[in-house]
Amino acid sequence: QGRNIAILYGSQTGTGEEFANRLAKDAQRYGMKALVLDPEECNADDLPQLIDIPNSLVLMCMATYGEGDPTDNAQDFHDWLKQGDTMLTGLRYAVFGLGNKTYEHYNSMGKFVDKRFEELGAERVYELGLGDDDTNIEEDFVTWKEGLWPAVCQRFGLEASMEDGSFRAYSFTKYEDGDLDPKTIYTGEVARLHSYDNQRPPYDAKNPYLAPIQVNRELHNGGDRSSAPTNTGNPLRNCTKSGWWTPDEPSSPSLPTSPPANPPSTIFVSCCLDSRPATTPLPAPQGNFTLFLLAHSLYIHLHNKCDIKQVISSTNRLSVLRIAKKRKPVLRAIRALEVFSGKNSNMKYSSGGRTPQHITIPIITPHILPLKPLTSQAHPNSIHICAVVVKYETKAGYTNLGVATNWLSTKTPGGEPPARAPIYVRKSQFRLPFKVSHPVVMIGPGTGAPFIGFIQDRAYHKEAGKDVGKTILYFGCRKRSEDFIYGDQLDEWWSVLTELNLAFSRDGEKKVYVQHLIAENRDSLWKVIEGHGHIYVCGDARHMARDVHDAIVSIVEEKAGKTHQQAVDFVKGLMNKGRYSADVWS
Ligand SMILES: Cc1cc2nc3c(=O)[nH]c(=O)nc-3n(C[C@H](O)[C@H](O)[C@H](O)COP(=O)(O)O)c2cc1C
Repeated sequence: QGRNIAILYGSQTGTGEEFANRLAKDAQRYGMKALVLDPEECNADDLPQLIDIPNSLVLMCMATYGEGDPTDNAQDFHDWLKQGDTMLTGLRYAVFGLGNKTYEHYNSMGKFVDKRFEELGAERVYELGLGDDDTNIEEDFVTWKEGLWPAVCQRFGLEASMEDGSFRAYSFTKYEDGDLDPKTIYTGEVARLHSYDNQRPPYDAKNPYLAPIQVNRELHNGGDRSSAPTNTGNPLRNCTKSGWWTPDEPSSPSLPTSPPANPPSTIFVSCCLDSRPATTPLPAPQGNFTLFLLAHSLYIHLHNKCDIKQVISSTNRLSVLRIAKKRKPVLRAIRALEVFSGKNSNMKYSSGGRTPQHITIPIITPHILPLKPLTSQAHPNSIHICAVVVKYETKAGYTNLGVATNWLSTKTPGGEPPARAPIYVRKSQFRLPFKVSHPVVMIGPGTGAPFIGFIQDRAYHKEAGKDVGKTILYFGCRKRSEDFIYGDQLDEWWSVLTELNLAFSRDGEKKVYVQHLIAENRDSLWKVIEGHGHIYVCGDARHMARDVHDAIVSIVEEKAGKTHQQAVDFVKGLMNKGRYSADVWS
């Protein structure tokens, strides 16, 4: 196809994919043509053939998940690199890793791919970039690519062309309801026109299933995170959706971008004015969808002063202005977005009552990132989401509402048509041991996330007469009377729970957290570790997961008579064997 750069991405929630697309756009500026590829959809054995293309280059944006694992779409590519011995001699490459420093296996996938390509004889044209989602991954990426392109140009003897290929021009026309045939109008579908009315499997992030909502329940009982209407705190809710999935599907569902609740009465049509071929094989509806959403939100923002949650980075803001043909309306739109997102508290925005009819849309679209999916627990015939509804005041005095949790919180079961949530299911690495007889220790303060599903699974096997191993739960919250969620279901669980250890951090004089209980129960925990036990930790990565890890290392030190380093290595060994799993976030 006349392209010389292949850009592979390993991405779960879209950041890596977006970075790959941006690199493809950059390439045009240097007279090169890139193709963005999902490794799942290509054959890695073809990689060495790229060497035959003049000035060929492989760029990779690889995210890390779980315990240093690749993303689902890069799993096979990872295995191919790990096991394979296909030489990549002469192939030029550079890697940008996406990760988060609060995880123990920081950017493992990016590091692995970078190292492995070198081992297989490929030539690194630019140093490995490490993006840290805990601080500012956008800045990390921009800094990396600012160094990458000069290095690539130097290697290929190229100069930057004057053409700015990173942006596209679109026309943008507003229609009133009735002007266009409704059958031709996207109303928020991600990929296929009317896919929400006419549901067709297979379901995935771009074609989610609209699951009917059966229950929406407040789990907190008072406290400053109650959902009482007069309270501005964060209510905790549990939404159950049911009757939608076949039991043989894998177990971790996600909630993707939701369709707009009500079809808009104002319709925008965007047309690409550019004759250049697209750098990415995105189907047109995807673009329209983004444009539609953006246009719709801009319209609402500028006139109704609704809220938007996206933040525009300073680097992007500059490029937006640099290429904007109509500076004023664009500047106004950006200011509006910034003010509403609380990013720039000094700016005040007034639309002056005018309609921004001719905003050059594409200069803004790249900066509106897609919503990230929410994850939840799965149960054979229903999906449960347990979430704190996110709501807080920004420094500029605006109220920011978490998109997905606030959307969910308003969904009441029943109704005609019934309230539905768009979902899809993907495989999780965080799984119970294959043998139900093996003991498990679950440590999950806060929402206790997937453990409800784990306990239900153990109870199911017990009822079926199987020899279920010890099932131990460590749960922590603030106060028994307020946020001891699922406390009322204990009776149901006792049939399978061997031990329930509760840490209430604000009930007594002394703050008690799960790691304290773990330290107290060192004898019984060590027995579990010795007896093929599996440990699962779920929740806050920054503090809890580290403290729990340290508490377990101390137990190993004391009980097995090891030095600190030996105990750390022992716990690492458990992790490698899949006997210590963490599903943690920050
Ligand atoms: C559940 C979860 C697990 C993660 N595990 C790791 C990890 O082990 N190491 C790491 O460096 N980053 C980890 N991250 C951070 C992601 O790699 C990072 O947010 C990245 O930007 C996601 O890219 P994507 O949007 O392309 O999927 C994790 C993130 C989540 C949500």
